[in-house]
Amino acid sequence: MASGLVLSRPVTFVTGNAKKLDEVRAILGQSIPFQSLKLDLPELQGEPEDISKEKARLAAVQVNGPVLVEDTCLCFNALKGLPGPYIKWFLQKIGHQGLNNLLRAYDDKSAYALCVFSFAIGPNSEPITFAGKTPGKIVLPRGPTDFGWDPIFQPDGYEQTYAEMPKEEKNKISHRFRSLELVKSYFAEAGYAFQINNV
Ligand SMILES: O=c1nc[nH]c2c1ncn2[C@H]1C[C@H](O)[C@@H](COP(=O)(O)OP(=O)(O)OP(=O)(O)O)O1
Ligand SMILES: [Mg+2]
Repeated sequence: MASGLVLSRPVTFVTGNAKKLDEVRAILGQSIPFQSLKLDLPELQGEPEDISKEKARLAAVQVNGPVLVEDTCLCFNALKGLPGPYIKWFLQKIGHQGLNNLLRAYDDKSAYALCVFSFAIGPNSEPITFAGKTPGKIVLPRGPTDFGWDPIFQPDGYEQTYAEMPKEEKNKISHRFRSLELVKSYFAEAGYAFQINNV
């Protein structure tokens, strides 16, 4: 049998966000079997890739096995990529209206959603990152308000915000989908196989 990436335990996707988990389940389907663990990991400050990698390191220590994590950013071009990884706190403090107000001083309302997945085989391995990006613009909120900044992000080429789109549509073009496409290719190329070890 060809040697490949043989894991002794299933991959655990670690997140504190139930909505992310729903999307990851819908996008991955049966392609990569995984279990999930609800844990709000502490997050470093800095570049998205580094934040995501550090999350994976912490998650791998907690799980003591193979883990997937992701960190999501919403980046405004007029603000050189900010709020970026700090979007969670901006959203919590100033809301959709406040985020729109941040851009009032600029003509450029363009933005991009960025999702960086990291995979670590275990607590002592260097995590690998996979970045997916979807360009769009920041608009006044439209649509259901049950997932983060979805109501204010309108992807390029669409008249609807992420929140207004049917879920299946978002999951075909989203930052999360694009990042997971790379994760899937990696697992496929690595010849990923399970070997559940009961001994
Ligand atoms: O597709 C999305 N559409 C709209 N909003 C989104 C999306 N994906 C993440 N979000 C929100 C959640 C959080 O306010 C921030 C990212 O922060 P981020 O640290 O990655 O997420 P989190 O703390 O909720 O979960 P986790 O435990 O996986 O870190 O943007
Ligand atoms: Mg977080």
